[in-house]
Parts: sequence; C-alpha cells; structure tokens
Amino acid sequence: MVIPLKKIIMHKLRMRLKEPFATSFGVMQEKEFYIIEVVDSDGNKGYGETVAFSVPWYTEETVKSNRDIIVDCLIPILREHELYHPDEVFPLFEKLRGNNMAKAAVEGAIWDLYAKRKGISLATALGGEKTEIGVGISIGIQRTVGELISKIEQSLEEGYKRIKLKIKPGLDVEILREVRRHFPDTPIMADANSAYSLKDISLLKELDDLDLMMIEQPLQHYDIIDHAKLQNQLKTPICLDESIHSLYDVEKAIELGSSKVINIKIGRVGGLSESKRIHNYCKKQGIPVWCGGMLEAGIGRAHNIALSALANFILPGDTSGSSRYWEEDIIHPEVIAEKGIIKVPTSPGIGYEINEDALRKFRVERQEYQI
Ligand SMILES: O=C(O)CCC(=O)C1=CC=C[C@@H](O)[C@@H]1C(=O)O
Ligand SMILES: [Mg+2]
Repeated sequence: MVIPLKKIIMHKLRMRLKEPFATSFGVMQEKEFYIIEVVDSDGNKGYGETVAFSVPWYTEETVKSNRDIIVDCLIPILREHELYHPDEVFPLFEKLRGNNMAKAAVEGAIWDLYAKRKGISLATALGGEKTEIGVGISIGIQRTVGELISKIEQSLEEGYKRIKLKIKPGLDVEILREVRRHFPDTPIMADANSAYSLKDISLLKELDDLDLMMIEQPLQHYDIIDHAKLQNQLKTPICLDESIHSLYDVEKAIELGSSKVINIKIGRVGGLSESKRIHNYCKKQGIPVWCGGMLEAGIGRAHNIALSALANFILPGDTSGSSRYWEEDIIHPEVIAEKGIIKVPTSPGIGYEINEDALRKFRVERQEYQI
C-alpha cells in the first residue's frame, strides 16, 4: 500500500549539553539540529533527526547544509514519487551525491511513519530481534587525568559496558597507560577522530600494548589504504568510523584488511536501509559492528536503538541514555540505560512519544512543506 505522505514539518532545535564534549577536532557545548516530522493523510507522524554539527569538522555536512538539501532537493524528490516501502527512499536519494546526514534524517522519519502505519516497532520493521541492547559511553578529552579517572569510575558505577576515550596527539599513550593502571580489566577503547598518520607508527604501537578493545579511526578521515598498513602491524583491532560512507566503502575496507570492526552511524551512511545492508554484509564476513552516536537527542537515539536490535550489533554502541547529555530530552519516556542495558521499545515506530513541551521549549524555527 502506498505511504500517503502529506507534509513535512522541520523543527529546528537548539539544546545545550550538560557539559562540553571535547574531541581531537574541537569542543562542543551546544547542539543545533532539525527534527523532521513527516505526516501522512491519515494523520500518522514519523520522526527523524539531522545529526550534522554546526561546523563541518566531523564530515563536510552542517546543520545549514542539511536544511538546504532537505528543502531544495529531497522534498522535491518525494513530491515526484510514490513510496510503498522505506527501502525505496535510498535509491531515489542516491541520485544526489553525498549529503548522507540530510538523506538519513528524512529516510528515518519515513521508516518511523511506515512502522507506525503497520503497527510494528521500528526494530521489527528493520528485522531486529533483540529485546535489549548493551551500551557503552564515549568520554571526551578531560582537563586532567584525575578528572578522566573519576568520569570513568562514575560511568562504570552507572553500569556502562565499555568506555570509549577520545585521544589526540599529546593526550594519548601516557593518559591511557594511567587509565589502564587504574582499570586493568575494563573494556576500554580509544577514538582518535583521524588525528594521526603513519608517521606516528611508534606511538600507535605503544597503544597496541594497552589491551584496548579497538582503536577507532586513528588515521585520515577518508583513508582505507594506510589503515590497512597500520592494521597489519597492530594486534588491536582497528575500527573505522569517518572513512565509512557506504556499503561500498565497507566492502573495500574489509577486502583490504583496513578494519576488523565497523562503527555504523546511520547519518554517515545515508540512512537505515544502507545501515541494514552494511550490517548484513559484515555479518556474512564475520565482522562485528556497533552503533556510533552523534550526540543525538531522543529521536536520533531512538533510531540508533532500533537499528542496534539487529543480530550483528555484537559490541556495545555509543547510545548512552538521555541523561548523559541532556537535562531534559525531547522524548517521553527518556532513554534509560540501566546497568548498561537499554530495552528495545516494542510499541509502534520508534517507540517513544515526542515531549511536545520540550520540543516547543528548544525550538528556534518551524517550517512546513506540502508533499
Ligand atoms: O553520541 C555519542 O554519545 C558519541 C559521541 C562521539 O563519540 C562522537 C560523536 C561525534 C563525533 C565524534 O566526536 C565522536 C565519534 O567519532 O564517534
Ligand atoms: Mg568516532
């Protein structure tokens, strides 16, 4: 049956993180993004969230580029085509290069709407069977090792299943060694956000002695060649993040041996359909995957949770609970991680309601477009 799309409402939100989040590329304290609401002619609503940052330091997309691409390019495509299933969205949008985060936000809203129309959860619509998912936490660069140690202690008390630490040149081996001394058995991984090159091989080999679960994206943000060379010399698995924009990239990276683990971010790969394909391919290849995060608010987190219900999301993802970043989230109930476990919602669609009061409170703009 056709999905009778009627209109799209774009809500621009501005929310303040509880505390600054520092990575090798910069510090974030405020998040701006769009909630994409698709409405059908029966009055059902589906929601998606854009995940690009205001500044193009993670990928080239930004909050503004997301908005422009959605309004100027993606909505016009939807006006011209009838949809029967959300898997049809990706091939329509694929005619346009890049802009995966813009595409994913719209596609995600259509997936939610589709699942609601069917009366099934988004996880079920995607083929996910897990009833709960294990989650880890991503900790930004701290001012002192002492502060980092107490952040880790607190996260372990909250039950998070693995600790991801951001590193950058000058704030790496020494700190991780100290952390390892304090927490000899904790599953710890490091994320460099492309801050190193093969010239740093001796330093990267020192990281190799720290029994890390994996090292995430140590080298250049589009690279898969040097990562293969590096992986050859390390026993610690490399996990690619920034270098992966599609199933094509994953196939090449696995063929070259650049990555033994894949971080799937729905926005980075252009949506849930492509995420599913990457998941299925990695499963066949025996490559474990986990779901990355983009400091999303509740709608984005809900999509990550639904995706993580697929079988090969073996490793804990970055989908920490709402209270990790927000005083108040925009969904009801908020995402709760208890002992590092989040229950996968079973009600239709993403399984969380919009907290309309919070939405209004954080909204700085609202635009409606007819389909
Ligand atoms: O959403 C989360 O909790 C994970 C945050 C996180 O680690 C990241 C978000 C966005 C860009 C990076 O800094 C980083 C990552 O690379 O995974
Ligand atoms: Mg990363």
